[in-house]
Amino acid sequence: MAFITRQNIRSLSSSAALRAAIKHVTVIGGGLMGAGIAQVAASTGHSVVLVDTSEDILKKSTKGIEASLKRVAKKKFAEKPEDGEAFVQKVLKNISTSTDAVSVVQGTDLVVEAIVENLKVKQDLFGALDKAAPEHTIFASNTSSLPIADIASSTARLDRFGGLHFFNPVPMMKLVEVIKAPATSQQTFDALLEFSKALGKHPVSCKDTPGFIVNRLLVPYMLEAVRLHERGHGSKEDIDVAMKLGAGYPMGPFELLDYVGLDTSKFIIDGWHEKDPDNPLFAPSPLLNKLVAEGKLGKKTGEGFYKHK
Ligand SMILES: C[C@H](O)CC(=O)SCCNC(=O)CCNC(=O)[C@H](O)C(C)(C)COP(=O)(O)OP(=O)(O)OC[C@H]1O[C@@H](n2cnc3c(N)ncnc32)[C@H](O)[C@@H]1OP(=O)(O)O
Ligand SMILES: NC(=O)c1ccc[n+]([C@@H]2O[C@H](COP(=O)([O-])OP(=O)(O)OC[C@H]3O[C@@H](n4cnc5c(N)ncnc54)[C@H](O)[C@@H]3O)[C@@H](O)[C@H]2O)c1
Repeated sequence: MAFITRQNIRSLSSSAALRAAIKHVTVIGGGLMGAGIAQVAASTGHSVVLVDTSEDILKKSTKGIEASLKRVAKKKFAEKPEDGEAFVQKVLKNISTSTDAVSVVQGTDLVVEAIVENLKVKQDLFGALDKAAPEHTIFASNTSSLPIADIASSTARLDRFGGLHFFNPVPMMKLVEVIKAPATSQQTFDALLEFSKALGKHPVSCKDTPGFIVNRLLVPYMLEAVRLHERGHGSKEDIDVAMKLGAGYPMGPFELLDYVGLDTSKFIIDGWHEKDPDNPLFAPSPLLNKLVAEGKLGKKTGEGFYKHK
């Protein structure tokens, strides 16, 4: 924020100026997605603070980021491993951690929220941050399924609020869905597009509709696979192999559900079912519900549809 003050930020009209403004990024939620978003933002020269509810969680997030960076470096610097190690250390230096979101956002240009998929929890968080963040700060949610307008409604910055939907694993997946809610200003939307490009991602523009583009197609597909299995029409292994070898998907639907997290998948489908109970594509799945009730949330807990090492 070298040359942009709070006073003159309102007069900024070009997206180039807004692009220059996003230097400091606060990522809230250090789980699967938040850690990945922090990693990619730090790798592309942004100053990042990663926030979660406890130091223990943040330690785990940082360890995960380091491991992922090492995988990236191993390929990127295959010929010169010492440059790879320097890259890892340089990126890690761009990331600090905190358990105090309210004080961190006082000096940030962009907040990317990646906490649990629950409307009330997200609204409470953004409501508190809105009072602390500077006027120019843009808020974005990485929600998989909730309307951006509903999340933004707990703030007084509807024009500076949009969606930035990343894909798991963030360091590998090139797409970012950039969501323009009805009140999102064109300037904010452009700044989010530019930020996505600055991360080396390919942005697509989305309306604020359930599941945006990818999840509106992907989540019903994954749930249809579970229903097919529940009806006894295929083993999960055969369904996974069929979709990989017959449709060219990198993971089968059960592998992908475990990868995404069964809790997150259940939050998505339950929310849509509540809003549109007659839509068979959004019907809950007894098997998914059972696994979540047992704490089998997928890869992140070591077991979901499959056991993971
Ligand atoms: C629900 C939400 O709202 C939306 C979503 O996110 S939906 C989910 C979207 N994501 C997908 O569909 C993912 C589908 N799966 C894939 O694309 C691929 O399986 C995959 C990229 C995850 C992994 O690739 P794959 O070849 O199957 O496995 P793997 O051999 O482990 O990985 C290949 C390389 O990818 C890289 N890689 C994978 N995960 C990585 C990570 N987290 N960090 C860094 N590098 C990684 C590594 O370079 C790895 O090589 P390495 O083994 O030498 O380290
Ligand atoms: N898992 C995916 O594949 C995926 C992909 C795209 C988007 N998303 C979305 O991203 C968000 C996060 O998903 P995830 O898979 O990373 O979840 P996760 O369970 O891996 O991580 C969520 C993290 O948020 C933290 N948290 C919860 N409440 C918090 C608060 N008030 N303040 C700070 N931290 C808090 C938790 O401690 C946890 O570490 C959800 O909205 C989800 O729908 C998930």
